[in-house]
Amino acid sequence: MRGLLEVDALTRRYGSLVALDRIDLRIGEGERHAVIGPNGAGKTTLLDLVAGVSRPNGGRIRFAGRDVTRLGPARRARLGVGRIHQRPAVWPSLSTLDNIAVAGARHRGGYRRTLPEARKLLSSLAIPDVTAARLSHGQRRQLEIAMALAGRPRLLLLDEPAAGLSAVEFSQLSAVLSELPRTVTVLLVEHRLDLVYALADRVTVLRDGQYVATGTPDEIRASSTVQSAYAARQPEAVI
Ligand SMILES: Nc1ncnc2c1ncn2[C@@H]1O[C@H](COP(=O)(O)OP(=O)(O)OP(=O)(O)O)[C@@H](O)[C@H]1O
Repeated sequence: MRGLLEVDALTRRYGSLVALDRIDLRIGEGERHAVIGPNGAGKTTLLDLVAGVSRPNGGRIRFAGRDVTRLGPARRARLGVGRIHQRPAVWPSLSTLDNIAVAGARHRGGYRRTLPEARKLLSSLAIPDVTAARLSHGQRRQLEIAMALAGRPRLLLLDEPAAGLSAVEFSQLSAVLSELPRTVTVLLVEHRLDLVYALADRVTVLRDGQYVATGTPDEIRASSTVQSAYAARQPEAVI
């Protein structure tokens, strides 16, 4: 299968530690693909490599049919790779609306031009238009997603979006993510498996930098290989 994102034999080492060992991944246009695995599996390392903030020791990354392995993060962002970080990155002194408009303008040029779309994005969220410093952690998370969408990404990388959210914030986030248009392809790293299973079309499991399995949520839930990969490292995790 040719995909929007094609990762071949991707390897990242930190000294003698192999954080990611010859990983292959294919993600089709419009797909929601989750990467799960116990702590230290290499999930964030994979997102860093796809975003271009870290360089691989081996392997290749193709995005939209183009080899981007040697491109930096700004070039990849311009090609359509957007990212949500583990800690929401917003401008605290700007209003919610201006955060979205400025983020859009950075990618597409022209604050005024992006303002109508920023208003539309804001109205789709359950957050007020106030100085961003006054938003809760969960509201900032939603804001960061809107900021990424304002750049019209083709691929959205989500790094543990549910981390640290309250129950209410979690259900708001789930709603926002499930309503993302299929023009945006999603690569999600997440420990909350209820979110993963609700959202993902396919799931890839990593453990200690090694590929374990790829399948639908039902296949992954039923896989004894996946169960034992988790049990060895995170016995409390509910697969
Ligand atoms: N900058 C770094 N320097 C050295 N080792 C690193 C670095 N970044 C990650 N590692 C190591 O690489 C391995 C994979 O880390 P990574 O953060 O990708 O795992 P993860 O699956 O995202 O884990 P978690 O679920 O805990 O966030 C871990 O053993 C980690 O300690």
